[in-house]
Amino acid sequence: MTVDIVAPGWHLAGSPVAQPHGADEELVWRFMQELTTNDAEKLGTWFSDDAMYQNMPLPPAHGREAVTGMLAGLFTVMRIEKVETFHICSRDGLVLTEREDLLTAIPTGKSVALPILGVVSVRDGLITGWRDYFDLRAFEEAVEMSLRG
Ligand SMILES: O[C@@H]1CCC[C@H]1O
Repeated sequence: MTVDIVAPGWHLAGSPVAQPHGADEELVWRFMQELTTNDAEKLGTWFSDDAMYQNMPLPPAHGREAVTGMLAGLFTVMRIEKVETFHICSRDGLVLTEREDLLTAIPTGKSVALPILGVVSVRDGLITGWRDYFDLRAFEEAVEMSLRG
């Protein structure tokens, strides 16, 4: 069965919030596309030295090295196949993304289009914080793999 991202009924396709506006949103929009490189070292360069990253159902990473390491760890068990950012908006450097990430678990080969609310803080062209909110149980049941060890 092929899994893909399908635009949800609540997608405001023609709305200004469906496209990035301003440098911070442009940066986050491009970063979300860059995720599909699954290249932790390359993605790590987008972060400030003092950055944090957390998939909210799991522990956080603090500092660019730890963020890069967390991404590298994720990419040993999953591939980010596609990212669709349906809505993006921001104020004062805090960017909200309403997305679906198409994720494949490497051990099982199972994929899921996971709805995610991503909160990204940007300062001087670098990401200082990235927090993704999603249903971990929905992910684990769909791909038949636990992220909790
Ligand atoms: O797509 C990324 C990796 C796992 C969930 C989200 O943060």
